[in-house]
Order: sequence, then C-alpha cells, then structure tokens
Amino acid sequence: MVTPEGGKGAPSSASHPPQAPSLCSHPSILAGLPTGLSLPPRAPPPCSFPKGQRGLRVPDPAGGNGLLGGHLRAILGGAMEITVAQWVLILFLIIVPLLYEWSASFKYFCKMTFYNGWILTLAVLAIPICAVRGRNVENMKILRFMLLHIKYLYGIKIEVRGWENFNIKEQYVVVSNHQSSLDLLGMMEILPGRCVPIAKRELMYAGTVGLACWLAGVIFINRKKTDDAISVMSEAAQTMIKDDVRVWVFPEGTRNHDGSMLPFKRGAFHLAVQAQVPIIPIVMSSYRDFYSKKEKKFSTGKCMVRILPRIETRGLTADDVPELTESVRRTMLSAFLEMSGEARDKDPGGGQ
Ligand SMILES: CCCCCCCCCCCCCC(=O)SCCNC(=O)CCNC(=O)[C@H](O)C(C)(C)COP(=O)(O)OP(=O)(O)OC[C@H]1O[C@@H](n2cnc3c(N)ncnc32)[C@H](O)[C@@H]1OP(=O)(O)O
Ligand SMILES: CCCCCCCC/C=C\CCCCCCCC(=O)OC[C@@H](O)COP(=O)(O)O
Repeated sequence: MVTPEGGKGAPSSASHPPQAPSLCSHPSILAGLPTGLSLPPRAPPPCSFPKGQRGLRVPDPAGGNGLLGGHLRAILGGAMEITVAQWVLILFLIIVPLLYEWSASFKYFCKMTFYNGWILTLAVLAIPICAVRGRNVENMKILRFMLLHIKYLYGIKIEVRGWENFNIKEQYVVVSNHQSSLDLLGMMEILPGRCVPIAKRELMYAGTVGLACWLAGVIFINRKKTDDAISVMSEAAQTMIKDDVRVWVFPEGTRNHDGSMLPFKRGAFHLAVQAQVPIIPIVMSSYRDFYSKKEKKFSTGKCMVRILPRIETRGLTADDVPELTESVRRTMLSAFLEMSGEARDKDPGGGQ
C-alpha cells in the first residue's frame, strides 16, 4: 500500500476514494498534478509546530500507521494540534463560567473586580471630556451620566423617595450613610446639580478615577492629618457660598459593612454651621439582601434611597455641633432601620 505518508507514490484513484486533503496541504498544490504521478516524499505539514515549540498532538485512534490512522492524520494533521496556551484558554473559558455559577465567592470577586475595572475604564473616557472645562464642579454631571447605567449591569433596582426635599435653590450639605463603594450607584442616582463629594485623599491616587474626580471638583481630605482636613473643610464652607456649590459628606468617615451606622464625625456639621446652610440627610437602605463583603455575596437586588427633609442650621454655632450631629444621626438611623426592614419585606429573596 502506498500512501502519501509513506512517500512511495500516490494511491490509485480507482481503488480508493479520493484522498481528502490535509488541511495543511493546500489543494491548489495538488490540483495541477496528473493522476498516477508519484509524489516526492512529503515534507512535514507546513502548519505543524516549528522545531522546539511545544504542543499537544491529538492521538491517532488507529495506532498511528493503519489506513484509518493514516487518513485521519491526513485529515486532522496539524489542524488539531493545540498549543498549551490554547488549552489553557479553553479550560479558562469552561471553568470560569462554571465557577461563576457555582461559587458565590467567585461571583463576588468577579463582580467587584469588574465594578472597579469598569469605573477605571469609564474614567478614561470621562477625563478628556472633563478636561475641556478644566477642574469644574459641572464635570460631576459627566461622571454621573457615565455611571448611571451600572445599576442595570448589576441588576440593582434603586427606588428613590423624597425628591421634593431637594427642591431648594440655595446651597446645602448632604450627609449620607456609607456602606460600600456601591454607594456610588445611589449617589449618582440622585446627585443634585453643582454637588461634589468629600473624599479621602487616597482616592486621588486611584489612577484614572482619581484624575476624573479631581477634574470634577471632588474635595480631597487627608484623614491622617486632622488639622489639614479641618482647614480643607473650612475652605469648602467659603467655596460653597462663593461659588454656589453643594457638598456631599459621608459623616461615618469610612465604609461600614455591618448593617448599621457608625458614630458620626463632626466635620460635615461644622461645615454646614460655618456656611450657615441646611443639611439634607440621605439614607440608603441596607444592601445585606444582595451584597455582603463579609459573606462574599453579590446578587441582584433592590435598594431604597430616601431624601429626608432639610435640617436648618441658621443661627447655630460650633457649640451646637455635637447635639446637631447626634440628632441628625438618630433621624437617619431610624429611617435606615425602617427602610431596611421595608426593603427586606418587599424583596425577601434578595432579588435573585
Ligand atoms: C467615571 C469615574 C467616576 C469616579 C467616581 C466619582 C465619585 C467619588 C465619590 C467618592 C466618595 C468617597 C467617600 C469617602 O472618601 S469617605 C471618607 C472621607 N470623608 C470623611 O472622612 C468625611 C467625614 N469626616 C469628618 O467629617 C471628620 O470630622 C474630619 C475628616 C474632618 C476630621 O476627622 P478626624 O478623625 O481627624 O477628627 P475628628 O472627627 O475626631 O475631629 C476632631 C475635632 O475637630 C472638630 N472638627 C471636625 N471638623 C471640623 C471643622 N470643619 N471645623 C472645625 N472643627 C472641626 C471635631 O468636632 C473634633 O472636635 P471635638 O468635637 O471632639 O471637640
Ligand atoms: C494605578 C492605581 C490603580 C488604583 C486602583 C484603584 C481601584 C479603585 C478604582 C475604582 C473605584 C471606584 C469606586 C470609587 C468610589 C468609591 C469610593 C469609596 O467608597 O471610597 C471609600 C471611602 O469612602 C472610605 O474608605 P475606607 O472605607 O475608609 O477605606
């Protein structure tokens, strides 16, 4: 038997079906050859691995030298050789979706990584647009617009109540509870015009996000240097009036994952008293039904955001700040507990 692999001659077309061409030996090479012509010994298929390159070869089911093995090898030869890198990619594409479905922790890590990565990417788009105006609080509208769709990506329904409490023309200080970086979604849902958040200075160094925040006029404070932080906030009190700016503060001063509210820092309340502007408390209901950093849980769900009635500070002085801080916290905590219960009752399955 003469096979192309054997290199001794071409098989007769009368006794064998036409030889299926190897995917590596282009048919046009053979097209012009008269039948019965002996072919010279065939060189290794052109798409086989170059010397030294590692690859996995599909085993010959017929032992390698038989008719079937020869034909199969001719058909499959070269084309089914899969590199280690391709195997890794195939395994990755199979394992990742399975893990995503089976492991809640893996899902959590994927979703958080995408969340951060996506915001870093959006910031890349936002930077040149914001840069046209330079550092300007109006740029916050651009960031808001760019972030609004994220709730849909994550299947988070945000229900807002109390819009009427935002019907104030003048400046004010917004204070809200701080559970996680997901607060950004609720914040962007209701962010009033010319309103900038106060953020920890570390965020300024968070790559593209830091630059986008800076361009949008975010006020950065150094929490490690109380005096610096206080002087930045005192400056903010003047800027609020001079430049018609509203400020959003997370008075807990850090993210709080334990389903309640930390004691409030007093900076936001000093700010409102110094600027003699009202405080508008915002409460976001607990995320625990759909998100928990501790339990590594992140599913779809519902969050309620409530804009509470303004609290006046006109006539108050620094001496009134401790009592003001406590009374605002009490009001917010009771709304938080009520809303979180309500959200849970309305959506007992966590939205999954
Ligand atoms: C596309 C890209 C999109 C990018 C995303 C964009 C969105 C980004 C969103 C980013 C969101 C990011 C979110 C975030 O990053 S949240 C983290 C950063 N934010 C905060 O920390 C704000 C809340 N913190 C405070 O208010 C603290 O009080 C500060 C930081 C000011 C000081 O804290 P510290 O722990 O160092 O000290 P203390 O609180 O014990 O206070 C010490 C004393 O000073 C008094 N005092 C305080 N303040 C004032 C004042 N102004 N004038 C006069 N006095 C003042 C105070 O009464 C106390 O005195 P006494 O009462 O004990 O006698
Ligand atoms: C080249 C540098 C790359 C840095 C990578 C940075 C990764 C972060 C990227 C995107 C984050 C998007 C969300 C930002 C807005 C949320 C801000 C936030 O929630 O900050 C936490 C702060 O309130 C309190 O901080 P701590 O709870 O005290 O801690």
